[in-house]
Amino acid sequence: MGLRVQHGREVTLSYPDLDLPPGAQLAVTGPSGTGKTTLLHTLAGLLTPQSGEVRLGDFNVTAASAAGRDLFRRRSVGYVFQDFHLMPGLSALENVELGLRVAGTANPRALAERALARLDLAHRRHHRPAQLSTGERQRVAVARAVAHGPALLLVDEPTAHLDRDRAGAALELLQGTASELGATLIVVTHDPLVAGALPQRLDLSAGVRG
Ligand SMILES: Nc1ncnc2c1ncn2[C@@H]1O[C@H](COP(=O)(O)OP(=O)(O)OP(=O)(O)O)[C@@H](O)[C@H]1O
Repeated sequence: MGLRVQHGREVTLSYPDLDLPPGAQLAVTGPSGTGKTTLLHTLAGLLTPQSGEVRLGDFNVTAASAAGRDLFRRRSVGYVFQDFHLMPGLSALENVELGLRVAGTANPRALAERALARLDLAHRRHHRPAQLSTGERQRVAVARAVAHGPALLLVDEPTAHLDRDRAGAALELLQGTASELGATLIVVTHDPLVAGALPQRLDLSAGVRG
């Protein structure tokens, strides 16, 4: 609510108020530089707004301590980066497991196995990112983002590297996985296919500067 985020002295972004019920699916659209990624980072508690607040259920992300925000991110948020951010030296399984270990989640191996199986990657779990196709790497990134059962799934440009068929499949995967988890899904996208398929849209085209 009343969310304003500042990057240094030059850039201030003021977002429209947004109130989503649990399980909502929202596309965030707008030209390059309008503040889409900044919004995702703020929702994830990675950036602190100058004013306004982010809440997830009863939890006030903005008012929480740094440690509280850390815990919130590890427990409640799944983030799929545009370039996936997989560790090149680790297998698919180890990549998914690492996040769970860092978060102190019980049974990280079993949960990582289950997430990869859910995304049809069980047979590729011992491969490293460079041995996987782009679509498979993306599925590993999604598996890592959802393995701990987050309430909020944030995804940056999920179809940027995919052809049309694969883009459709990636979108179905994200929507299906979020529905299964009951998670709220927020997707930043330039892609009309993605924007048109999600039931809600926040269009930042009009600009949020100032
Ligand atoms: N760390 C930073 N320091 C200073 N300015 C920044 C920083 N990060 C982003 N900005 C500026 O904030 C504005 C919004 O950036 P943001 O990355 O959120 O836009 P975007 O809509 O996601 O863009 P794109 O579609 O190109 O990824 C841009 O003008 C950008 O230059």
